[in-house]
Amino acid sequence: MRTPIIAGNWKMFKTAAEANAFFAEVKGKAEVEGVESVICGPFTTLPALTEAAKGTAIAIGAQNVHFADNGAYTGEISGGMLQELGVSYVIIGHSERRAYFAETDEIVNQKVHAAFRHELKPIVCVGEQLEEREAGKTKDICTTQTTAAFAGLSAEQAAQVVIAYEPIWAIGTGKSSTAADAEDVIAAIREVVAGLYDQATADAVRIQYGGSVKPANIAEYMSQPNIDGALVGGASLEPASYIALIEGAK
Ligand SMILES: O=C(CO)COP(=O)(O)O
Repeated sequence: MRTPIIAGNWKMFKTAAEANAFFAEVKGKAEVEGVESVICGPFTTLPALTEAAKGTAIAIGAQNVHFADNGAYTGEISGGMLQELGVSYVIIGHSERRAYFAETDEIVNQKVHAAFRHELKPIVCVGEQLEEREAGKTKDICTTQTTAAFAGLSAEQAAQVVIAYEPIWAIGTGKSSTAADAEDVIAAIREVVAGLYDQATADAVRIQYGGSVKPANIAEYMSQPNIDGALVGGASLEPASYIALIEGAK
């Protein structure tokens, strides 16, 4: 059975002091048997978060990683730097990074490999824009992005990848995909993984839905057979809301 995974993506919110205050409030509460709880903070919060998370069941993730292990890449952060802090997960290929920082499918794939070199579990984001959805291209887009992201991974590595299906039109808009629509696309993404590897690998991969998930709708998504959790932006920023999301994923 796949363990449900709820990951908060804080995006560019919270200082280290704010992250500490948040963690103190969720500690012991956002830790529910049978649900994996992950907080993905900005880079500057990660030393505080990884320290605070020691001895808890909450895992810490980054929101990006460079594809190279080191080099003349001013302003970038490598996998080894994250590994040293005790970071467990890293979000790769978020639509905001694809849109504003020109991340291509090929770069996403290189970053996935960088994550594995440093024992970081990738949360790979895929998803279509509104025009693509309206043109009936949702599954094609997700197939292309998923296939590219997994290039060169062994089946053993592939099974550890978390995929986040985030329709771009549903991010931060309050317009969420219906649970049935999200299930349909996520089932198709699982088929893609089965085609690339085998059914056992596809059955092991966890696939989240993301896009305007909140405590009020989390249970509906989680009731779908192929939806294994959520990648949550806005609703992960308040301790009470984050705790409610983890509890709602049971
Ligand atoms: O982009 C997202 C998570 O990565 C979703 O953001 P919201 O939950 O704010 O819509």
